[in-house]
Amino acid sequence: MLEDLHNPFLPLDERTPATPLWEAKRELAQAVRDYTEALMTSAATPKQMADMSQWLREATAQLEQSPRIYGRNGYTEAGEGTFGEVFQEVGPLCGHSNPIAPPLEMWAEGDTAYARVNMGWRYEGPPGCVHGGFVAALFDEFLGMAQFMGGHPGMTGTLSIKYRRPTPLNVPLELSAWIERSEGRKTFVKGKLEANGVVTAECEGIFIRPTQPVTELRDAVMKEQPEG
Ligand SMILES: CCCCCCCCCCCCCC(=O)SCCNC(=O)CCNC(=O)[C@H](O)C(C)(C)COP(=O)(O)OP(=O)(O)OC[C@H]1O[C@@H](n2cnc3c(N)ncnc32)[C@H](O)[C@@H]1OP(=O)(O)O
Repeated sequence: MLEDLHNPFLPLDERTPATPLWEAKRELAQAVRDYTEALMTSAATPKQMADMSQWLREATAQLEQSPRIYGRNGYTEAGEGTFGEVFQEVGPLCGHSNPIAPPLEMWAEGDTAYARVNMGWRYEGPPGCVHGGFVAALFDEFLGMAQFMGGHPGMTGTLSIKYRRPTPLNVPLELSAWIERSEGRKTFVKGKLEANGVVTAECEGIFIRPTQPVTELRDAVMKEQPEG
């Protein structure tokens, strides 16, 4: 059951894309990442920027005209991997095929989960430092993965973060997390974020196992939305 859901901690060299679609998407996503990172620091002329906007719009139109698959469930239904394999590709922080993901690289040793990431200029909050919202997002996704080690994963109920020091951009960041305890449907997970050996933030997450299967979440959420 858990394997079907997700194994986020496969060794890095075993984490090959599940299908050729993901292999191609990973490469394209990295190209988009590099492009947006270059855009953040570029002082090209307005004419160069206008030409690039035009060229990008044309590339976007090509993608829009291709066959489309929407969302995590859509990809699994289309045979593009298990729930876990698809999450590994599309996760907004860890997804190799998602250009907004830095991406976060995760692994586990014993009862502790580890991750490494480098946050570039796209994530700047205070000058030279990672935006606090992205620090929270890193913790949410990473602690969300660490709770899988307990075997009863759930949705984030509460995330409490202590921002101890500014987190620098453009340096390797190290995250670690472990399960403190479980109570009924709740899993309590703790984690920390370090830069150059200094703890910059600590987090405690309470994850609550929903009563319905996670694969039914999309339909349940859609039903809750008002008509119109
Ligand atoms: C199988 C599932 C796998 C999921 C995998 C996801 C994979 C992706 C991972 C991605 C990673 C990214 C992750 C994301 O981005 S997850 C996205 C962000 N999170 C959400 O959208 C969650 C939205 N909230 C909900 O869906 C419900 O409120 C949940 C499911 C959380 C609880 O609603 P439910 O109706 O089920 O709860 P209950 O009333 O029966 O209470 C049950 C127990 O829980 C306690 N409690 C309740 N609420 C909270 C709270 N907020 N903090 C602390 N504790 C809370 C409560 O006191 C009670 O305790 P006790 O009295 O028994 O001691």
